[in-house]
This record gives sequence, C-alpha cells and structure tokens, in this order.
Amino acid sequence: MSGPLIVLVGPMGVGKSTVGELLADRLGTAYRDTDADVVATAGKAISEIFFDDGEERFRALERQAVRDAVEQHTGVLALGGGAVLDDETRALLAGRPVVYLSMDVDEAVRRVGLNTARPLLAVNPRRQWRELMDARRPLYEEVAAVTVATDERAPEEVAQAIVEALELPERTGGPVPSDQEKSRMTEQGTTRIQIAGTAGTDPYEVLVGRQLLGELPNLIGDRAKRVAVLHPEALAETGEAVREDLASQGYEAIAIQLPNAEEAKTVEVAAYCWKALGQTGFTRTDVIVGIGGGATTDVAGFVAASWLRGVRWIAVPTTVLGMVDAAVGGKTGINTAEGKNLVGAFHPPTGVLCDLAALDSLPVNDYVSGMAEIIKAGFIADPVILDLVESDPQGARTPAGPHTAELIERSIRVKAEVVSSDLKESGLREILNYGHTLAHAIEKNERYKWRHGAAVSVGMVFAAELGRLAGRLDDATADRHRAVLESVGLPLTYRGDQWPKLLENMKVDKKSRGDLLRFIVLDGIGKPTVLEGPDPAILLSAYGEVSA
Ligand SMILES: NC(=O)c1ccc[n+]([C@@H]2O[C@H](COP(=O)([O-])OP(=O)(O)OC[C@H]3O[C@@H](n4cnc5c(N)ncnc54)[C@H](O)[C@@H]3O)[C@@H](O)[C@H]2O)c1
Ligand SMILES: O=C(O)C(=O)C[C@@H](O)[C@H](O)[C@H](O)COP(=O)(O)O
Repeated sequence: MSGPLIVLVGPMGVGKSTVGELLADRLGTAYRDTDADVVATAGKAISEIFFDDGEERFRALERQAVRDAVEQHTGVLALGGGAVLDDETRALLAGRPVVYLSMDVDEAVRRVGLNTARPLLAVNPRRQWRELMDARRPLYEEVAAVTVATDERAPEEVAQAIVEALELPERTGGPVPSDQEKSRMTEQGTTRIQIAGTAGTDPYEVLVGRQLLGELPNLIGDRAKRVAVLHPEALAETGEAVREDLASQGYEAIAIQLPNAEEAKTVEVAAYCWKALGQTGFTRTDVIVGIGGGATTDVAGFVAASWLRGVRWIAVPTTVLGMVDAAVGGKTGINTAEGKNLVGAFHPPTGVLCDLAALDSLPVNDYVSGMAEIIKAGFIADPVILDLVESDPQGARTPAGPHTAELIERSIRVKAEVVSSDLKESGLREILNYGHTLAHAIEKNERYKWRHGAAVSVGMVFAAELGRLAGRLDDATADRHRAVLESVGLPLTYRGDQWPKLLENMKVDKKSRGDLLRFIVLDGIGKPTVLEGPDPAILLSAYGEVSA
C-alpha cells in the first residue's frame, strides 16, 4: 500500500507537528499536516470553521483532507487531534503506519494549559483534558500500529522512539534544514526581544512563541496581591480561564470584559475599568493584564497608566497587529469624538507575551489587517519582510503560512529598535507613523468601523504617492506598495468625495505642529523621512491616486 511513511495521531499539543517535522528531516522526506490543508481549503482558521459552520462541517473537510493526504503524500503526515472521532477517517487509516503520540493529563495541562486558541479547552483545562482523553484514547489505540509516550521526553527522543519502533531507515549525512524549515524551527522555540528602558522606564522583553501564559506569574511577581485581566468580549472564555488560573496561584484576580475592537477605546470604558479597580482596592503594587488585540491592549495600558498615576501592566496580544505593533512600545490610549488616540500616555508594559497559537482563532480579515503593519515595517526598515510577503502572499494571510513567525519577529525587531531609543516620539519614533496620518482620518470618518490595518494600507499608498509627487520616492517603490498590499488582500482606495473631511481630521494628527501638517514619506525603502507642510495641490493629487 503506498501512502504516508508515518501517520501521527494524538491529542492537540502532544507535539505532532514538532515531532513530524523532525522526523521528516531525519528521514529526508516531506511533512504534511491535515489541519493546514483544511485551513487552506476553507480559507479561514479552524476555530472560525467551528464557529461559522459547526463541527460537522469541520470533520467533513478534515475527512477529505485525510483522504487526499493518504492518497497523495508519501512522507510524514500529522492529523488533527479530533480526526479519529470520524468513522470514515478511522477506516481510511486502517493498515497504515499510524503512530499514536500519547501524553498524560498533567503533561497536557502543562504543555497546552490555558492555550485559548484551542477552541475546545478554554476553561477548566484539567477536567476537560481528562474527559477529552478518556473519550479519545480508545479511538487512537484503535487506529494505531504503535503507541509512543511523549511524557517527559524531548521531541528528538520521541522521534528516535518512532524511528526505532517502525524500524525506519534514516537518510545519511544528518539533517540539513532548508531556509523554510529553519524559519519554522524558530516558531517552535521562544524568541526573546529586548526593549531598552528609556526616559526613566524599565527595560522589558517581548516573548514570541507558544504556550507562554505560564510566564504570567513570573512577570506579575510576588509583590502583587491583585490582578485585573482585561479582555474583549470575543475572548471571554480566555479571560475567565486566565483569571481562574491566576486565582488558583493565590492572586485576588478579577476579569474585566471590554467591548470588542474600537468600541473599547472610549473614556466610558476606561471609567468602567477605573470603577472596577477602585471597588477591588487595586493598589500601586497590583498588576493589570491586557489580553486581546491592539484595541484591548491600548485601553489596558491606558488604564494602567492612569490608575493611581501608574501601575504595572502586562500585554498578551492575541492579534498579529497587537503582536507586531500595538502591544510593543508603550503607546497607550483611547479615542475621543475629535479623533483617534487623542488621549493617552507613554506607559511601557512589564512584559509582552506573543503566543502565536492565539492567531489560529483570529478571523482572516483581522489577520490580514495586521499584515499592514508588518508591511509598514518592511517599507520603513526591513526589506526582507517585503520579500517574504511577496514570495507567498497567500501564506501571509494565515497563521499556517511558512513565514508567520519570521514576519512577526522581524516586525517586532523593527519596532523594538525604534522605541528603545525614542520612547516618547521626540523624533525617530515618528517613522512608525508611516501611513497613519491619512489612516487615522479615515478611521474617524468611518466612525471606527474600518479595521486599523485596512486604513493604514490606504494611508501607505497615499504616503507613497505623496513621496513620489514630492520627487522623493522612485516609481518602482511607490508601485511596490500597491502590489504587495493588494497581494495580501488589503484595500488601496477610499471614497473620493471625502477629501475635505479627511483634511480636517488630519489637522489633529499628533505630528502636526500648529497649522503645519507633517507626513512620514520615504526617500527609498528603509529611508523614512518627514515631509512638512506639503503644497495643498500635491496633497490633493496624491489623494486623487487613492480615490475610488
Ligand atoms: N499602541 C500602539 O502603538 C498601537 C499600534 C498599532 C495599532 N494600535 C491600535 O490597535 C488597534 C487595532 O488592533 P487590532 O488590529 O489588534 O484589532 P482589535 O483589537 O480591534 O481586534 C480585532 C478583533 O479581533 C478580536 N480578537 C482579538 N484577538 C482574537 C483572537 N485571538 N481570536 C479571535 N478574535 C480575536 C477582538 O475582540 C476584535 O473584535 C487600533 O485601535 C489601533 O489604533 C495601537
Ligand atoms: O508606535 C508608534 O509610535 C506608532 O506610531 C505605531 C502605529 O502603528 C500605531 O497605530 C500608533 O498607535 C499610532 O500612534 P499615534 O500617536 O499616531 O496615535
């Protein structure tokens, strides 16, 4: 029977992808993952399929993915944790070299714990794990030719045990990972990016990896008695799970639910949080944890900056945009009727935990919105980002893409370098505002119903046209803006009749000085500069280029 050399089954978090990639490398063959196939077919994250279409639809897609893979793939194949629940899928596995990777409940809680991106395990992880394992163990055992325990074993040891159990021949010459494989390997470990302390603030680290919530108590520390977990409505279960976990570790933990997205960035929501903190007796040694996208971390940071004139806070960004931008750098704030982010403070967090697994549940439009800030980092500082996006624009739209971790880490490094030398935006930091002058004006005009990244995309095309018309930016680089932004599905245009309103909105941009409008433009890739008081005719012409 042709087909996969090895099929890995087992619960979520057991290490199927890590071990599978190691095995593929050792055996000189390819690795394939049916979860990734399902995401690619459906064009959305697994949690979205569960939410929008139901588990039955997901299992049908998964069954087809398994059928295709067992017919076409000859390397190492990993199946989703629940694939064995489906009778037909189990039948497809009969007689194949299926390896069941097992782990006990304690190990599962330790490895996956509160990993909220796993839609089935948001709350009470230990009890839910036990029930899930009890239900699925017999099914894994039914399809498996071999069972390999993973408890207290490194992925390399598990891979070795599988090679021995199946008596597989290894390729000679040792593992030689390709660049693509290397970038995936980065994703498996935790990357730490340092942000220097400036302007009297403490240094801190941005951690990028998986299963990072276990770091929270270390960051919160012993001096805190109370912790407030601020989360959006969309992450209600996550917020509660984190609160419960912190409570079980002895903190007096409260969860404060905020509205989703931009609706959270209001003074009314901030006041609601202040009230909750006051009623809890929150003191200067207590800590706020903001879990969510940029809107949530902006508010959480602002509440932390303003409560008692400043308490510590930790950012746990759960969107691409939050990870690469909003949660890093200490800009916190809310909107007012007059404009975007007009009230706020520079108040850096104590630490930032970017758990890449959280991105699995992010709706695709929110994922793509974050790509705008990644592409911004490419244009202002790191052209490799642009190359990576252009090499696989479809992959750049999903967390399963080959460059996800590298794109996120590179963008964070760009931001880290800037904010480490200019926290309070006395100069250099303004480059991070590339595309934002028009973007914020559009967001206000749309009553904050447009996604931030979508507005930044149009704003960058506008800034590129402005640079071109001002004689600073070459045609090829200006055109590259349109091409790369469009390739990932970001918008390039906005309503042509809105220019007078947008111009009015831009006057309150934080880069303005008196009546002087100031824009970040490029002299070339990686060469941002300030364009002060451009001729109104140039501004209008540049807008003409983005008008729909
Ligand atoms: N402070 C800064 O330096 C900075 C930088 C860039 C952007 N921002 C701000 O960030 C905001 C945009 O942030 P954003 O793009 O993250 O959007 P967002 O915070 O509005 O989140 C988008 C949506 O996704 C939901 N969500 C978040 N994480 C999820 C997950 N893992 N799974 C499912 N749903 C999830 C949210 O509840 C929300 O409905 C804007 O207000 C922008 O001004 C701030
Ligand atoms: O961190 C910065 O500085 C930025 O400008 C990053 C921007 O991407 C971000 O949208 C920021 O919130 C905009 O700040 P603002 O000062 O223009 O409100």
